Amino acid sequence: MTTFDELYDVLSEKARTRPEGSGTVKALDAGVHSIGKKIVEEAAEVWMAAEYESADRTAEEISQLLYHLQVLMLARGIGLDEVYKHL
Ligand SMILES: N=c1c2ncn([C@@H]3O[C@H](COP(=O)(O)OP(=O)(O)OP(=O)(O)O)[C@@H](O)[C@H]3O)c2ncn1[C@@H]1O[C@H](COP(=O)(O)O)[C@@H](O)[C@H]1O
Repeated sequence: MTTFDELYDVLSEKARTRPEGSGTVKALDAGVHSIGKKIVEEAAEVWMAAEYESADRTAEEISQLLYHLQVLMLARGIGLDEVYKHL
């Protein structure tokens, strides 16, 4: 199990060290436009899972959406605290 904060630390490290084969590095290199499209796609998958699939499948789709949101945060240089201050 990984928390939201822990995932952000993992992805920050990936962005910093740029290991070969990292999907995160590839997504960051593709840019904000591409990441944004992925977020919209994943959000739709969350919606469809919530309407037609199990709670477990929905939770899985939500985890993927959270991942892509964090990639966007990294692409824009947005830290966790900058999001949390609005919650
Ligand atoms: N949690 C995630 C995570 N969630 C989703 N994804 C990516 O988002 C995609 C979503 O899956 P889908 O099946 O919905 O997408 P798809 O359209 O079939 O896949 P694509 O063709 O778009 O790749 C996955 O294929 C992954 O590329 C994730 N990629 C990575 N992580 C975590 O991020 C860490 C760093 O990953 P790397 O940068 O790849 O090392 C990993 O250790 C994981 O813990």
